[in-house]
Amino acid sequence: MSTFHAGELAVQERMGVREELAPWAAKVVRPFLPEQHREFYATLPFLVAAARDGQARPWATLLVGPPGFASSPDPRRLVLAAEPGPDDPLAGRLVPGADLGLLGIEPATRRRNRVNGRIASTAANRIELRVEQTFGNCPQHIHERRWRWVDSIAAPAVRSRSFTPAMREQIAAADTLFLASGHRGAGEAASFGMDASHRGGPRGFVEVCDDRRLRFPDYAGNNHFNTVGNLLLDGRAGLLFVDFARGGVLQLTGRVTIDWDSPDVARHPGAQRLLVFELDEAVLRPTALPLRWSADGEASRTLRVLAKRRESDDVVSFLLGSPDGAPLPQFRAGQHLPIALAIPGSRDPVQRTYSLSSGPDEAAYRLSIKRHERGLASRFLHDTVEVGHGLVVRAPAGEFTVAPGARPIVLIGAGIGVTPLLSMLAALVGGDDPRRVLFVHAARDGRHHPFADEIREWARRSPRVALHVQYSRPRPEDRPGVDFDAPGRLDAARLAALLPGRDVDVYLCGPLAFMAAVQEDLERLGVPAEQIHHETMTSSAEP
Ligand SMILES: NC(=O)C1=CN([C@@H]2O[C@H](COP(=O)(O)OP(=O)(O)OC[C@H]3O[C@@H](n4cnc5c(N)ncnc54)[C@H](OP(=O)(O)O)[C@@H]3O)[C@@H](O)[C@H]2O)C=CC1
Repeated sequence: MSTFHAGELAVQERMGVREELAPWAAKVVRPFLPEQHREFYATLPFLVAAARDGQARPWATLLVGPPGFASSPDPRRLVLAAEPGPDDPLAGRLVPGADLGLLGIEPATRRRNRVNGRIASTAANRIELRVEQTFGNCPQHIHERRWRWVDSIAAPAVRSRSFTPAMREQIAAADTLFLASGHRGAGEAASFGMDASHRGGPRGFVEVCDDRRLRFPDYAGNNHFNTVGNLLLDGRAGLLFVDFARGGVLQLTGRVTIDWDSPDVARHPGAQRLLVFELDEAVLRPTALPLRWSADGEASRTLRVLAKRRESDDVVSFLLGSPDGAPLPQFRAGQHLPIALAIPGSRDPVQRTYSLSSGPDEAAYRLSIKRHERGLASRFLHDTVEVGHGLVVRAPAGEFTVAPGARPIVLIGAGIGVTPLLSMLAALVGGDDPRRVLFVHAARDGRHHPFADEIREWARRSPRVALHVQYSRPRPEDRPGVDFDAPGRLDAARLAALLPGRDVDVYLCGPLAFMAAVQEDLERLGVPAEQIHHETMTSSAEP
């Protein structure tokens, strides 16, 4: 059975990602909570919840509690010691059998996870969810914030059929919103039910059109299109705006129409469509939450481009350092750097996250960017950003890092997906880690083979490193045994011959279809699934 319902598949088809996504999604969308997600939920002080009221209208809300209030007694269940407050439109609606979509999000590290299912049972201040679908999300557009607990007295709720001035003000100031949507077709499928999702953009990315309508750009995410797929089949939606500084929430329910290609879409560079929301009812609950968040302004700083270097036909590297020469904060190999680009013609800074390709001990950060013909940010970086320019960055983040251990390490990258693995290689070899490393790089040909000399140099320097280069489409002038080791795509037979054993820790990065195929092959060869790690930041959709 497909991981996705008809609406999601239709949008994937429209965006041309359906085929690439299918094998990968079958691996990452799971009917249970993996161990690391169970631990993640237990650290959070709030979850975003999506459910329907008595008139089947979707609403999004926050369920809050001290960290640990969400716990997972086993991989199929998530238990929340929480319930919606009395003024919440979902009060009394989270009952056994109801669809519930949850989003766990940690703005400080930009990690997030989604879990959907049906409520199995409830008691006072207790909701038990039976898990049907879970998956991680990509970290683009999450604004960093840190939270703290406060004693809070909720001000009275305001209900309205149109936006009040206070509501307009809160919407206009938002850089984040949460969206509740859902679809339940005939029969039973894990893809049915409610979804809670996150949308972010520059402050003011949501435009109030009149006293009942607003709209906002929708950017590429993980290409699953759960939300847009739901909206295609059922336009009813709930929106949630959180007043992070004051702990207030504004909840809206209404209908969304999708503007795929009007000239308005083009006014938002990088946006794939606009979502236009028409209000049915709004509930403003000032100071409803016992949480306050502060924006982490510390994390934003300007770095200077120290050098710009061509790595291959379509990849350029930028070395970044602090303008005063002060050392940069350490990062862990495999992490990425969020940057904000002031691109002429874009009203607001364009946000991107790129893997750091330098080793963590190097004096400068290095970003290595592949140019995409239609890529707003990559074209700007290639064509306009030069030595001496400043780039606004935030702190490096990400969980795709080498775990400590004794097992041999296998790094497998395709194309520009090699960037985080290059950083890992530098850390492992430069840092005198005793583990053996197999480094496999799949590239198209010699003109699309960034870092060839650099990787060879690491392998030459350390007898613990073995290197294999695979060219899928070598040119006549590419020399077998010198430029590359084997022609064609990486396959199971090749992997079997290369692996130093089955008990290895593997780190994978590249196109989704590549990762799905390699993961499948590795599992078939006996590498335990929990020892295969991957990164799924899809820059291809929004380069
Ligand atoms: N931190 C992260 O998460 C990062 C992720 N990335 C991702 O890495 C990807 C790299 O893309 P790009 O450089 O354009 O890659 P390419 O399209 O150039 O492909 C690189 C190589 O992988 C091969 N390949 C592609 N699909 C398969 C498959 N299913 N099985 C076996 N081999 C395959 C290609 O073979 P062929 O020529 O036959 O197509 C080619 O040899 C991007 O999607 C990007 O999003 C990149 C950087 C960082």
